[in-house]
Amino acid sequence: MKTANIRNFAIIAHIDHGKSTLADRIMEQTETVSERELSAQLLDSMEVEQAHGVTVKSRSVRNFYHGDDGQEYEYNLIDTPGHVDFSYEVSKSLAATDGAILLVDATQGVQAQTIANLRLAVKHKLTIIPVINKIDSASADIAATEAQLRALRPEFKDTEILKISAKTGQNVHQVLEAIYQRIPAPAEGNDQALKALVFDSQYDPYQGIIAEIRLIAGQLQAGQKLLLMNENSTFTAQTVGIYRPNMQAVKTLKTGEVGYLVTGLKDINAIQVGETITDFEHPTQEALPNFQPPQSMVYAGLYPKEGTSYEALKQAISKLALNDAAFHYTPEQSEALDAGFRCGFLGIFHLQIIQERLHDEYNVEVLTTAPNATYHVYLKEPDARKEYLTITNPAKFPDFAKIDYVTESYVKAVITTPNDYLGAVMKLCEQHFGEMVDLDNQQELVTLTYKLPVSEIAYNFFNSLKSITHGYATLDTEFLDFELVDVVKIQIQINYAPVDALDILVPRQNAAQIAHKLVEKLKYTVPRRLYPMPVQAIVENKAIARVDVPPLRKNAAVNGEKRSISKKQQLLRRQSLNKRQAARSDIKLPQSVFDAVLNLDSEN
Ligand SMILES: Nc1nc2c(ncn2[C@@H]2O[C@H](COP(=O)(O)OP(=O)(O)OP(=O)(O)O)[C@@H](O)[C@H]2O)c(=O)[nH]1
Repeated sequence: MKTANIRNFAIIAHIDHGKSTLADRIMEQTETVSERELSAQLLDSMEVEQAHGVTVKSRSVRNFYHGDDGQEYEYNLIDTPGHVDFSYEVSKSLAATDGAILLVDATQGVQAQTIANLRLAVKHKLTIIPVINKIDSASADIAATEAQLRALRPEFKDTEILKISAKTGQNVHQVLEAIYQRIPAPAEGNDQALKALVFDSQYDPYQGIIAEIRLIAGQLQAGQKLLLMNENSTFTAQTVGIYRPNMQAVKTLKTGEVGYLVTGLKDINAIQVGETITDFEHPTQEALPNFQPPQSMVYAGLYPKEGTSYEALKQAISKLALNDAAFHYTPEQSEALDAGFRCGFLGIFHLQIIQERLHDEYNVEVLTTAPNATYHVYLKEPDARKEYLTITNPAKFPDFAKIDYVTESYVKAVITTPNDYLGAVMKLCEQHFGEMVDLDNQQELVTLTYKLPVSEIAYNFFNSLKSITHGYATLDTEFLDFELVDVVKIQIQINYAPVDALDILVPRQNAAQIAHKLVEKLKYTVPRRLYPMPVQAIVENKAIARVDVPPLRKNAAVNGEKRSISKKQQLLRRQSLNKRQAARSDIKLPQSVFDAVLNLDSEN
């Protein structure tokens, strides 16, 4: 196919606005798949996923379209994977496209995610085709949706906005025509040195890393010796191919095309998303600008639960990290939980998704400690080599006597919400020490910009935001800077033994209140013993809250029991011996104990 006849595009939309239905219709009308195959194929891929325990889903689909102008076009429809909250995932795919179909449901109009995705597409300088969907529905309000779209982006002209039904197929032909008419073809470059962008990758136990690539220049064939420009390592291309939507090997991938490359590389860290691949013999001069992997916002410890080995967790985590460039990990050791990993996430929701994926895809059960933000700790007597310590694990927070001051990461949070919830959203941000930077009112939707400390949004902020706006708000965060904060560490001792995995860092002004709540919660979640166990919250060497976890059995030594004095003394001696032995905390802490820390915020 001539480069001039290739088009690479994505479909972006708010949830349920019809993205999958339109993708299906496009595949059907271009005869990539038959109607019958559409459903059969979905089932197939799920079976494969189950069998291999890896995500084997097509990221891009190549379709051939016969335009009304008499020419044949190659349409590479690139899936925008990932949950709506992971704009980074969408961003990766958009980097491989030249245009986007912005789909809006006529029964709902412009929604928060429509705006968020449009913003991303504009950022990537993509040509945008605005499309109003579900015009067949009785409750469709086409005129109002059109007005909203134009208010959102005055550049959209009346005639540009297409009105379709992805369900019935009405006017989908107009979309297919608009793709080659409006979206630019990739730049020519078949005679240039190979330059390919890796925009996603997956791991196959037999074939190693399979990279999803877009060729910016040059050509690529199986057997070619390749160079990873960032990693500065070489390998030989095993197979190259395209998704139709199943994997189909091809002889050559050409400039502008999108496809897959089987690398045979078994080291899961060998290729990062954003990598530039070139020919080893005839390399291109300059690598593509690297993707900035998003900064981890929150950190939490992941430890193997009973029945899961450390090795199994390590394997699973490293494979997941390959598939999710926003997920970072380093090994760590906890006194209470033994060997595990300190992991960095984009937010608490990302953490939940990782936990679920570990369970679903790798059959690994993990115990997750309460998440925390990143702190820079400046010491009174600083190390000559390091200006400050970077703390991502509260257990490593230095002794308060040594600390000069502490700074914490702040983010710019852009929240888009329907107008009705404006008051509630502002209140929520203020409760979390937010400082308003901007407020932009666009008809029924408002975009608010706040400066917020990461620790404040690390816990339940997003859930609270979703719940007060009935799921309609979106949250986009961007790292700003580190700012001075007054935080203290709450250490928890169970039966006089410190449990490092429960350490948390909190604002000094909230420390007493949080400490009390925490020990109260622990009272009911720490597994009971035969004797009462004190649970204490220690701040700067002082116990500021304490409860006793009630014993499993009645304390035989208390008054009222019909026992001789010597029997009671004997019991007391035994109990105190038990206590002393238990002080080297051998208590197996269940997830509910860590959740107690996690859920503290929800009752504020
Ligand atoms: N009436 C009508 N319903 C439609 C149309 N397009 C999609 N739908 C329905 O809308 C619902 C959501 O469609 P999907 O294609 O799954 O939407 P999506 O955007 O892919 O949703 P997510 O994958 O959850 O983000 C489904 O029940 C579709 O049948 C349309 O043109 N008309």
